Amino acid sequence: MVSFVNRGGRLTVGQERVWARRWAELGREVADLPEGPLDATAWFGREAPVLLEIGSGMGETTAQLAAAAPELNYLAVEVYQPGLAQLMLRAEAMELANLRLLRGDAVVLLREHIAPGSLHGARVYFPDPWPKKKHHKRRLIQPAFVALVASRLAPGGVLHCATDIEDYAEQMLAALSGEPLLRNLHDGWAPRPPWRPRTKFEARADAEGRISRDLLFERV
Ligand SMILES: C[S@@+](CC[C@H](N)C(=O)[O-])C[C@H]1O[C@@H](n2cnc3c(N)ncnc32)[C@H](O)[C@@H]1O
Repeated sequence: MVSFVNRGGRLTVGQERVWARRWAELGREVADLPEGPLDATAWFGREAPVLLEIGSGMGETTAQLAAAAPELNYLAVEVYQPGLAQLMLRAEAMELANLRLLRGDAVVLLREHIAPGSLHGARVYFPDPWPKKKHHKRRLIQPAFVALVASRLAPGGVLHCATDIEDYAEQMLAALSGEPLLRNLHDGWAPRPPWRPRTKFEARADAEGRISRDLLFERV
């Protein structure tokens, strides 16, 4: 069971051009990665703490957070090609040197290509809500996924999740609280970190009266 639908999605002319221009340098297909852990140091051309953002969507948040943390090697994994192309356009415009993109399933990436105990942090912002009850099992944040992410974090590494869907927030809190490798940095929800960019989706959720919840858990 995967947490996404393959939307396919046509690229705009600008997205097609940036794909041709930059993907070979900035991106990799998860399915084409050589067996074993990804060599981030070689790919980024420097040794630095690695942060993984899962499901970067159109890259609005990703580009801003990568720009705000030039000391990190920032990895984004996403299945949606137009989103990755849009993120490359942003990376180019902002001249980001610390961002690399992976196209494919984050579960496969984490399981097969991220070494245990190696990540400085992981972020999952506004994962697909799968609102129908019969689809809840497709939601990304489930105990097995949380256990996998936690195992890839270095001690002290932080998993940061956010959602504007109330029952998903509850599900996240239960899954993260139930993971023995993680410790909640707050009592329940975290206060909204001022450094997490407010996207137009979050602004719309606010306008429609949905509260966005942040969860910050540390690897023990
Ligand atoms: C609702 S969007 C949110 C995007 C972005 N984080 C934001 O806050 O605007 C969720 C994204 O997660 C991606 N996604 C879902 N499951 C995934 C998986 N297993 N691996 C990689 N990306 C995934 C989807 O393609 C989608 O673009």
